[in-house]
Amino acid sequence: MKSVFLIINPNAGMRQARRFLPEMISLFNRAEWLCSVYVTEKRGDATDFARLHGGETDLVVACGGDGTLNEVITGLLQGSHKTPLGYIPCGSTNDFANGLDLPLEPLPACDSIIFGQPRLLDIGLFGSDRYFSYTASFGAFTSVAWSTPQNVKNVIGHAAYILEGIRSLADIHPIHMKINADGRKYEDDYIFGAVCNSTSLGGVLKLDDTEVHMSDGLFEALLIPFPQDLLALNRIITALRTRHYDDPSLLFLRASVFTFSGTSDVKWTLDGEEAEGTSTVEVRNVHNAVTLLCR
Ligand SMILES: Nc1ncnc2c1ncn2[C@@H]1O[C@H](COP(=O)(O)OP(=O)(O)OP(=O)(O)O)[C@@H](O)[C@H]1O
Repeated sequence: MKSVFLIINPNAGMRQARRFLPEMISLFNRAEWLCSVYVTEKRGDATDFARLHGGETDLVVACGGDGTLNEVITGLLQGSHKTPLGYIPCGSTNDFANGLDLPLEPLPACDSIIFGQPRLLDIGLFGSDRYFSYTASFGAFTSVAWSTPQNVKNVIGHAAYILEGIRSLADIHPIHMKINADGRKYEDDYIFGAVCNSTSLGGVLKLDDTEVHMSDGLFEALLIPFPQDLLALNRIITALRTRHYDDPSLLFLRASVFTFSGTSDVKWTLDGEEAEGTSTVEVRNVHNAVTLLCR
């Protein structure tokens, strides 16, 4: 039998992983996979386990939300393990699974892994050792809503939503940044930025499937410059809402390596989880870093 490590976050989403665990194991067993189960207890456990043991099996399966998947991918890459990855989405938003059209229910997701084909995916390297599978973003909003974005994976839609609530430009503190995108240089005051590798950044705003390829070695980045007046702000909101990312009020870039230089107090989120920024942050596309088994 082939061996699979199931890394399970029992508290993700509606706790489906607990309810479906025996049936999930049974599906793998029937397909001649022997399961070892690792149950996480806290943040960081999935990364540690994948880093230390990800090379000792034929397949590693992450079972949880986007945060758990992010942790498993981080562990595999930190440990330089080439072991194929499977994903059983059990989170509350499951943006990654939506973006790849993976089944959203645990048992069909198992089938998709068992009968799936290897699919190479680009992964984002943030700084020297943090990874993200679909988005790294920052926002300069003073709003409380932005400072607790753990369950908000729709970063661009969320930015538009917050901007709509802004009545005065005094509510926004622009972040002065220099951006280098594969050698192209930009410098401005920005209020939001997101580097993405996904077609699904939530239900409201989506990048076209034709524009985003998850294994093309490139990321898409959307930057919102600081609006000089409320008219400019409205133009930005309209461009976001209508998905006209090439509108002159926005900056839309595509590159494999981005460098963001600014102040170190910029708060970033990676796949919805907080990450500390430094005065210069490099965001790099690690081409074909992960082999995902899926149908
Ligand atoms: N046993 C546990 N109890 C509580 N939190 C855990 C546990 N194991 C891991 N975590 C942490 O919980 C955080 C959230 O988990 P995860 O993202 O998988 O679920 P979610 O937030 O419900 O789903 P989604 O991210 O799709 O909305 C992650 O940062 C993860 O590291």
